[in-house]
Amino acid sequence: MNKVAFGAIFSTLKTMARPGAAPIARNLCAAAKSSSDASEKYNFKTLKLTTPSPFVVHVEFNRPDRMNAFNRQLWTEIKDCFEQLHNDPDCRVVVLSGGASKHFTAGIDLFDMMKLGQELGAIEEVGRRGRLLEGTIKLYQDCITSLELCYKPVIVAVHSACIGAGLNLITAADVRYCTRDAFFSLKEVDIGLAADVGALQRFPRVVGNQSWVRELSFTARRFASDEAFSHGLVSRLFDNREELLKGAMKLAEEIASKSPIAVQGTKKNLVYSADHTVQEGLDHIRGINMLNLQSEDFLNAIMASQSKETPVFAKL
Ligand SMILES: CCC/C=C/C=C/C(=O)SCCNC(=O)CCNC(=O)[C@H](O)C(C)(C)COP(=O)(O)OP(=O)(O)OC[C@H]1O[C@@H](n2cnc3c(N)ncnc32)[C@H](O)[C@@H]1OP(=O)(O)O
Repeated sequence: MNKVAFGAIFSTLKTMARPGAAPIARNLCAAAKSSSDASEKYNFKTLKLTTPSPFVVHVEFNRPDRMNAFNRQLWTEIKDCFEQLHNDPDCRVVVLSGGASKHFTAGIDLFDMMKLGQELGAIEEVGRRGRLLEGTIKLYQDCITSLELCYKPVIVAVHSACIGAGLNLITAADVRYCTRDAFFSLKEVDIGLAADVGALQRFPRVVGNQSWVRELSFTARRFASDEAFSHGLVSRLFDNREELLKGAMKLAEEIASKSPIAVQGTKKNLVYSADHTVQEGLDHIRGINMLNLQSEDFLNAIMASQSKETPVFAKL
């Protein structure tokens, strides 16, 4: 951008500040005090949260003795966790990994499913049983959708098995990385179920190959990381878990260094545009940027790029 154009933008933005209000570019130095540690703020049982670097929250599944199988508590806590991170100004990006477990996840907890079967068995009337199931499925669907509704980008780091509910979950994330030893299965048909928590909707969109997705959905065939990579389910492969986490954290740190106004507006619009027409997506981003282009982040980012300094952005 030449100096004249830059000067014009700068003076326009300066005049947008209300009389008596703090200048619009007030916060270049003081804005972003380092973020507090998620481990002090969050207290989940089946999830462990930490802040490995400023504004990066690491969420780890924490049921290693059950291979991170999804019991009711894990489903509920995932939903609570992402709803809270959505509103947490100390979080700009999330890395979700399998923690200390041998596998990323073994899918739904089959023992927990048996408990649900017992609860159903205690209800005599079919309509009432249906209502219990409807509520349960809706809760589990909302759990997975919470990754998408969270404005903060979610990077999943998958190692070893990612089965059933796990595959549903990762298709609602923004970026998918995995280790070379990772393998996947849309396992639901093997337990007599049509997948109902998002994979049938999101998986085809993520990879853009109906034939491949249908083959996997009808057969539950296990597929390895290279096949996942070649079809675009994951965007990077790593030799081991250490490298995987390093790669995911590096990406997260880069995202966390950007304007949170810009990043969250981008995610909002990408999610919206995924199931709207191009024109509807353009209308949507116009609405977002009518506001966001008046944000101090816009000016801070331009000034920093001109002066080759690292921009600092206020919490959001
Ligand atoms: C309303 C519903 C909405 C949601 C639906 C979601 C559906 C799904 O998620 S479908 C998928 C369900 N999961 C499975 O079918 C997993 C089957 N398990 C496996 O494929 C393998 O166990 C796995 C690849 C995960 C791990 O293999 P590995 O060789 O490392 O271990 P194993 O010796 O097979 O298993 C060790 C013990 O763990 C038990 N186990 C495995 N999966 C589950 C599970 N999902 N829930 C509970 N327990 C599980 C397995 O039986 C072994 O137990 P034990 O014999 O007592 O040692």
